[in-house]
Amino acid sequence: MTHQSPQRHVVVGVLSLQGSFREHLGHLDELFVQLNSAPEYSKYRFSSRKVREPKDLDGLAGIILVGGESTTISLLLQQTKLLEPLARLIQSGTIGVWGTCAGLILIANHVTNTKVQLGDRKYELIGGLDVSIERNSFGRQVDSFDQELSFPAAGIGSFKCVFIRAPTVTDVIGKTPVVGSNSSVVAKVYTKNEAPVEVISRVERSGKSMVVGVRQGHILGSSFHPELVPDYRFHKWFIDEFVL
Ligand SMILES: NC(=O)CC[C@H](N)C(=O)O
Repeated sequence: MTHQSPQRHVVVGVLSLQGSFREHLGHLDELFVQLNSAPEYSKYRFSSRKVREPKDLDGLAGIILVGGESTTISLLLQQTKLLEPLARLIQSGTIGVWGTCAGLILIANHVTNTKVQLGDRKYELIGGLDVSIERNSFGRQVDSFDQELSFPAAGIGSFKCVFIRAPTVTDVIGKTPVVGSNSSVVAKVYTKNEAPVEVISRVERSGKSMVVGVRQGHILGSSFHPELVPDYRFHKWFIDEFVL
């Protein structure tokens, strides 16, 4: 008689309040069809889940914070009461986290070039990455562009990166705590991320080298949108490197 060991159910959440969540879910679902029938992943059964309220966080192995409009997503996180449990979970280091574009902005511990007040609410961040992020670093919507970049750390040779009103990483936060101002906000830190911040990609623009990809331990951040191109390599790297 053969004994099959039970499969581990790996659930990856996608924050689905606003923005490009359908595209991320589409990429994950197509990738998971492949992984769920691949012999080398036979220990696992993968599925995705829309995250819209606190109970959707239960049992996640990973989560993607999508691109869109970070101020709107921040307001919706506050309205749905997701902000604090999501921030605690993301900062806890117990799940793999990937923020793309607006998602990268929201998981930073310091954001500049921003509104701080959104009507009668504040612009609140999820936090987790010890970096300063500048919003809209390349200008307005019309200044959006795409560019092939390579990611040696991910083993990805050339990938079409789409930048839409994209942010960049302008600084790593050192030992001195950053403070907010009338054009910057800081996240509430529940758990300190002790891993080093590593740069995984840069883009050259107007003679400047701008950081558009970073990782800090269990957290990955990218300024661009891998969910908008028909290429699953970035999603697969996230699963292999951050979720499993
Ligand atoms: N494509 C995007 O996610 C743009 C992000 C947007 N500029 C923001 O600040 O929220």
